[in-house]
Amino acid sequence: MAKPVSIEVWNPHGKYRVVSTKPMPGTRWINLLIEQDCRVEICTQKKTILSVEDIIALIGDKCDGVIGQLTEDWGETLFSALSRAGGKAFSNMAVGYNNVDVNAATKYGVAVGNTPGVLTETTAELAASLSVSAARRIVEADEFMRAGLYDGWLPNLFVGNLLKGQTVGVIGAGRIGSAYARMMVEGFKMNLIYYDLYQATRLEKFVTAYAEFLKANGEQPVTWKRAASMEEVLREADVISLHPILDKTTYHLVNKERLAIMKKEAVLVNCSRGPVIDEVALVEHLKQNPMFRVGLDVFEDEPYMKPGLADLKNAIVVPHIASASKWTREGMATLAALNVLGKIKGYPIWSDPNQVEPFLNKNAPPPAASPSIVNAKALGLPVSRL
Ligand SMILES: NC(=O)c1ccc[n+]([C@@H]2O[C@H](COP(=O)([O-])OP(=O)(O)OC[C@H]3O[C@@H](n4cnc5c(N)ncnc54)[C@H](O)[C@@H]3O)[C@@H](O)[C@H]2O)c1
Ligand SMILES: O=C(O)[C@H](O)CO
Repeated sequence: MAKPVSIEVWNPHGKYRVVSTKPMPGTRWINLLIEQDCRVEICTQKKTILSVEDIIALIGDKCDGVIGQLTEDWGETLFSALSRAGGKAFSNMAVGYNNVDVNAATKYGVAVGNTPGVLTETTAELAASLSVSAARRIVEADEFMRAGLYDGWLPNLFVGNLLKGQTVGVIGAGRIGSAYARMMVEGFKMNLIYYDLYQATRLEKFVTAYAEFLKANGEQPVTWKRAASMEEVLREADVISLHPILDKTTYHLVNKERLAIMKKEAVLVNCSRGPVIDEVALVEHLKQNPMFRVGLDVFEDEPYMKPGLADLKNAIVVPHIASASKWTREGMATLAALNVLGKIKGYPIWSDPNQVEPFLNKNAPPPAASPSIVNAKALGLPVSRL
């Protein structure tokens, strides 16, 4: 399309023009921008994924900042267009920013925001849900029931895997991976093995303390181990959940060779980014190993699935909804708006992007800072002392 036809405008006489490429949940983010003299334009075009051309049309001749989505290709073309329009800030409404060329943004002096912290537990909860659903075959059983096939209890009906006492493997034990690990260890009394480039000290301390608690109560204590390689996790774990960022080092991290070393009845969950798994190899592996199960929130060619995946009973597939709780999505919108606002107003950068609660308190004005700007250092932006 030449120009998006459908735009909702708030506070038309505002001094700063901020564009959101999508309607976002809640109204707090809009109000916070309006209170600071922003004219807010929201693209309401009925098109799920906007093209680069669509977004150039939205940016127009004068635009101070844009709130965008992970489905959009924020590279050289868009950052040069934003810079020409006088724009200083862009924020993804997401923690992941593999759709953004941060170097290009930095070259044009544009700050790039993301939304960490507010989605950690929500995303970990979905990974835990997929783990349990796959291990206990919940979706298969639901389909069976609705199809009217249930004609009485049977000893062999939908037998799955018990989680208690098994080993959960986490690849990428950052914010979300660690939250997921805690849920599985504490909730299901699973042992933990994890692989990350960095030591997850707080997670290790948590599992150690929980093991002591169990022991003191006369129960079998859980164990933990930091693996020296990803292969060690794949070989030893019964349930494996992927939580790394997507970059060159994690593209096709799970491939044909690595699938082959996993247990035949393992559960694999992906709530990170689709290309972390070689999905063609996964489809083949699922066909060859009917007791191997997956729970997928993300896909290599999103929104599409690789041929054959949708037909497999040992795959649970959901449409990238891991962060989809009301509180989280409203919080993500707020953080994205405040990232953009902070740069427009010349505020400093919040010192700890993992501690974003002060920005989410609806009963108090947010701190005068941008919650999370990933190229703050490269742009030489000052850090808040608040
Ligand atoms: N499905 C969803 O809706 C959804 C929601 C939120 C986040 N995500 C994805 O999850 C990712 C992680 O989010 P987070 O907040 O936990 O980020 P984070 O930065 O706290 O954690 C990522 C971890 O991955 C580790 N890592 C990086 N490269 C690695 C490698 N090669 N091998 C092993 N570990 C590696 C990092 O050291 C870090 O600990 C995001 O970047 C995003 O892509 C998806
Ligand atoms: O990276 C993210 O934040 C997700 O994929 C959407 O919540």
